[in-house]
Formats: sequence, C-alpha cells, structure tokens
Amino acid sequence: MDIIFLGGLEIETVIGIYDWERTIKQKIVLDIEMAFDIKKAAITDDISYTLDYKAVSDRVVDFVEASKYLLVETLIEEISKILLNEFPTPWVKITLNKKGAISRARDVGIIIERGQK
Ligand SMILES: Nc1nc2c(c(=O)[nH]1)N=C([C@H](O)[C@@H](O)CO)CN2
Repeated sequence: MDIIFLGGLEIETVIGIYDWERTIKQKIVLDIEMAFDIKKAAITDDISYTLDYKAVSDRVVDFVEASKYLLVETLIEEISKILLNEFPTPWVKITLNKKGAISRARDVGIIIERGQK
C-alpha cells in the first residue's frame, strides 16, 4: 500500500485542561499519513481516482478549528475517525504536536495508528 501524507499542518484551536487554556487558542501541528493505492490515479492522471489531500486538509482544519477538547487524546482520536469514515483509506497514522505545552520540551504530543494497511 502507498502512503499519501500531509506534514506540518498548523491549526489554531482551544485545547487544554487548565482554566487559562480554555480562554485562548493554541497552535497544534499535525502530520497525517493515509494508506492508499495510487496506481489507478497514476495511470489515468485523474484526481477522482485518488485520495484528495486538499479535501483532507480542508476537512481536518475546519474540524480542529471548531473543536474545544480538553485532551489531545480526544482530539487525535476524533481526527482518526473522520479520516477512516469519510475518506477512502483503511489505515492512518497521525502525529499531533502541541508545541510549547512543556516549556523545556521542543515537541510534545501523541502518535497513533488506526485501521489496517
Ligand atoms: N497525556 C496528556 N497529558 C497532558 C495533556 C493532554 O492533553 N494529554 N494536557 C495537558 C495540558 O493541557 C498542557 O498541554 C498544558 O501545558 C497536560 N498534560
């Protein structure tokens, strides 16, 4: 199976468990990998035979911008459900980086894989 990916997708959202975090927007950075067989699209040169990464980006950005979860766990799980339920991919890997959440750490977050390749 091939991989279609989006790297460094930056989105501002309300996320966090502390009172001060409920009053501001913070940046999260997503790396998304989606399994997909690209052969038919490559042969036909036709967007309708592939997984449109622009459509994925638009859907994920709209969802995350409107969300207000406490935990990054909940947010990343909901993103994985959207990808698996709404797009033609059987497997996704998502990295959610809440940069700045830990002042001494450059990166902090979660990596999940869902579905079957
Ligand atoms: N496993 C997690 N740990 C923490 C989370 C989280 O969402 N998942 N969130 C926080 C705070 O919101 C933090 O990001 C603020 O600096 C702490 N730990």
